[in-house]
Amino acid sequence: MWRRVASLSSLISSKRSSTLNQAAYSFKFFESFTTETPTQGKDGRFFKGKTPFITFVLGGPGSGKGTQCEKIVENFGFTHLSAGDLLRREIISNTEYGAKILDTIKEGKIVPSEVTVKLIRKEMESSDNYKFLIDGFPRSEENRIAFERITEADPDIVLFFDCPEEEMVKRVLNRNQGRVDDNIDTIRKRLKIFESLNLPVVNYYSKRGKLYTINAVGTADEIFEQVRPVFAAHEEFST
Ligand SMILES: Nc1ncnc2c1ncn2[C@@H]1O[C@H](COP(=O)(O)OP(=O)(O)O)[C@@H](O)[C@H]1O
Ligand SMILES: O=c1ccn([C@@H]2O[C@H](COP(=O)(O)OP(=O)(O)O)[C@@H](O)[C@H]2O)c(=O)[nH]1
Ligand SMILES: [Mg+2]
Repeated sequence: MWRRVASLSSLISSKRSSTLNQAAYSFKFFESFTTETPTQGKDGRFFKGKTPFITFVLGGPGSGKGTQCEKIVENFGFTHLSAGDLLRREIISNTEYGAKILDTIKEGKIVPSEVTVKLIRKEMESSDNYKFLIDGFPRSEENRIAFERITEADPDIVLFFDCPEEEMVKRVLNRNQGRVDDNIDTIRKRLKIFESLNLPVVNYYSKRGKLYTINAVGTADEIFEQVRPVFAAHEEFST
């Protein structure tokens, strides 16, 4: 039986499992990324004269993050940066660290923060937009802290797609995109990591009043009707 994680409040606030050791999971390859340069964060230059508007999109595997991001892009003109897609692009580009990213994704573990943050930052820097959906990141407190340190930016909104495990499993196993991690073994590992490492991030933003929890059960259109008001409240986003 799959446990339901829809009622997450107790889990979110207290869960700190030994899997947290995974946060220390790291390898040297990220050193081959460009060395850190100071960024200007919210001062304007880094984001082409506009204060960036950053939305983190969180939720378990298969909760519908990517699907809803597409709708947010269509309706509110955001640029969608899927951390998973950026990492998969590194694998395809066959760089020396691509193989290590592939192993990490197959294991359902989390790629070292510096790697992911630098990929995200690079996309933000080269974008003409100032409205970003950062999908599937941060996946751990370590990710979150690295993002703050490297970009000097903070999210304005955090969306959390709250979905029962059995529904997430069903969706992932039917995803049919040829992903190496869409199998029952990896999904089980990913759900554990989700609970132990992702949920503390959700809890952090909940405490800071930035979290919008969306019930991720229903049709994609029904779910979007919960998402829409979050952005519609910001008049500047109407396209
Ligand atoms: N509300 C929904 N109901 C049923 N299936 C959905 C829904 N939203 C997304 N899906 C499907 O579930 C799978 C996972 O969705 P996806 O957007 O990739 O989730 P995530 O990015 O959170 O892993 C995809 O095959 C997608 O088409
Ligand atoms: O910030 C991130 C985002 C993704 N991943 C890795 O990429 C996989 C797939 O992530 P994605 O967001 O594409 O999966 P989804 O939740 O959409 O199924 C994760 O399990 C991790 O192994 C990661 O390490 N850091
Ligand atoms: Mg996704």
